[in-house]
Amino acid sequence: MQGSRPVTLSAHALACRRGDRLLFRGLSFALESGEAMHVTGANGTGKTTMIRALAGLTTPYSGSVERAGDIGLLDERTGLDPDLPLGKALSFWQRIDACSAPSHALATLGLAPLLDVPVRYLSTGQRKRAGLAALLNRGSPIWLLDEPLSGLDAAAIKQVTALIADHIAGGGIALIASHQPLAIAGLQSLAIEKFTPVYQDERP
Ligand SMILES: Nc1ncnc2c1ncn2[C@@H]1O[C@H](COP(=O)(O)OP(=O)(O)OP(=O)(O)O)[C@@H](O)[C@H]1O
Repeated sequence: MQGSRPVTLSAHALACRRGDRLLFRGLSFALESGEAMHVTGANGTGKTTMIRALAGLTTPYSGSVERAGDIGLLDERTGLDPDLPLGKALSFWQRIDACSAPSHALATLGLAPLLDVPVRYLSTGQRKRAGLAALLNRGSPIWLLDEPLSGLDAAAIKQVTALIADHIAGGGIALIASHQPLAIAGLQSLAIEKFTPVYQDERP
C-alpha cells in the first residue's frame, strides 16, 4: 500500500480552541510507519477537535502538524450519499479516488448483503461499517479514526480492531480517539486532559 514512500504524522506543542475557550495545549507526538496511538479523554476535552486539526480541517490555535502521506478520516459522517444504495454510494468514491474495488472491504465488514439498501436506511453500526469500507477502499496510509468502535456489536469490534492491526502491520499509521479499550499490540497512548485556565487576579 505505502510502497517506499515515508509515512509520518507528528504534532508539536499543539493547542486548539473553540470560540474563546482553550481546549488543550502542549500536545506533542510523532508517529511513523507501523505505529498507532490511542487518544483518550473525557467528553468535550477536544479529541475530535484535535483530529480535525491533524486532518487540516481546522486551524490550530498554536503549534504545528506535519505529515507525509495521505489522510483517511473516519468520523460520524460517512461521506456516503444517503439516498444512494450502499453499493452505488461506495462506487462513487471508488471512481473519484481511483481506488481499489470495494469487494474486499465489503466482504470483510459483512456489508455484501446490504449493497442494495439506501444508505439512509442503514443502522448505526451498519453505517459505521460502511464508513470503514469507504476508508479501506481509499487506501490512505494515515488513518484518523474518531470513535471507530461506537455503535458496533462485539463481532464487528473484533473485525475493526483486526483491520486497524492489519493497516499498521502493512506500514500504515493509525490515530484512534476512542472511549473503548483497543486490543492492538504496541499501541501508544495520549491522554488529553481538560485544560483548566489559571486566572491571575491582578487587583491589589
Ligand atoms: N463548532 C463548535 N463551536 C464551538 N464549540 C464547539 C464546536 N464544536 C465543538 N465545540 C466544543 O469544543 C469542545 C471539544 O469538543 P470535541 O468534540 O473536540 O470533544 P471530544 O473530546 O471529541 O468529545 P467526545 O468525547 O464527547 O466526543 C466541546 O466542549 C464542544 O462543546
